[in-house]
Amino acid sequence: MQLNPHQIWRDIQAIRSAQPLIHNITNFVVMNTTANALLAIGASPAMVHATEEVEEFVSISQALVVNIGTLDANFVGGMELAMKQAHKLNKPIVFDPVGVGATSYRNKVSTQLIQAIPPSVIRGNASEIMALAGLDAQTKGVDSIYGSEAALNAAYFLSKKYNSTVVISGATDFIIYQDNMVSTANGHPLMSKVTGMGCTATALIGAFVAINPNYFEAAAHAMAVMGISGEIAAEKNPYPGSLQVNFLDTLYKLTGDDILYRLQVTS
Ligand SMILES: Nc1ncnc2c1ncn2[C@@H]1O[C@H](COP(=O)(O)OP(=O)(O)O)[C@@H](O)[C@H]1O
Ligand SMILES: Cc1ncsc1CCOP(=O)(O)O
Ligand SMILES: [Mg+2]
Repeated sequence: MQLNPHQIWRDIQAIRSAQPLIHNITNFVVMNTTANALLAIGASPAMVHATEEVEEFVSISQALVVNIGTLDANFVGGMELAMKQAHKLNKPIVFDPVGVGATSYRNKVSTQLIQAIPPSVIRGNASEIMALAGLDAQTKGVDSIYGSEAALNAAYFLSKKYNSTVVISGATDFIIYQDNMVSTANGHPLMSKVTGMGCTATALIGAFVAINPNYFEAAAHAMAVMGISGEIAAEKNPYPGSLQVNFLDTLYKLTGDDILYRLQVTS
């Protein structure tokens, strides 16, 4: 696949016009952050995890985002029900294996969830993608200790095993489906100094898969938008607190020219 800036812009316009409802089962750290990012790109977020209501909520949503960041048994119950319902109704599912590799509980739950219902897209950092593939990878809690290149083989393996698009984020973002790969080099190192940037990437993928049924392309478009918005925001004011605010403002007013002039495709 060739990344085309005009098609990225087309997807942004589609999100802004359709305002798809994105159902998020996500962690307590980033609920506010990712809801605001989804609003800024033009989507309509809701954070809903109770077992009593997730199935009904999936039915009215255009995509489901499942993020295991602050996992407990209640969350797991909601995730299982929501993923089953999304699968039944043919709605896209995006999965974020936050902190996989850090504890056996995270490893076990993630594998059970994606084996039962393979997600449309899996997005994690290198440590998470390697651990999810079953490698004995090191991690520092929710942060990776490897560059994204280190997880390439693991991502190809996962993509084939689950027929999912797999995204490895980092200084270079790799988007992989089966034997196909695209990579982008946008973004800024300061993004890793703000909590929830990876979760935000995952949530934005949710908005793109809601309006683009080519999930490989949609995930690549979301990562390009994430990186371009992050670097514009970091250039405005290179401090973490400002980055959070400027990132939202940049997403909100991102233009076709921003994409055209800044997109850095590396393969
Ligand atoms: N060194 C870097 N240079 C450029 N962009 C980066 C860098 N580190 C992370 N990013 C960007 O920050 C976002 C979050 O990625 P990452 O930090 O890998 O996720 P996580 O928070 O899950 O560990 C992605 O959009 C990624 O491209
Ligand atoms: C700090 C933290 N602890 C549990 S979830 C979470 C947020 C992680 O977000 P991200 O992976 O996007 O930095
Ligand atoms: Mg993460």
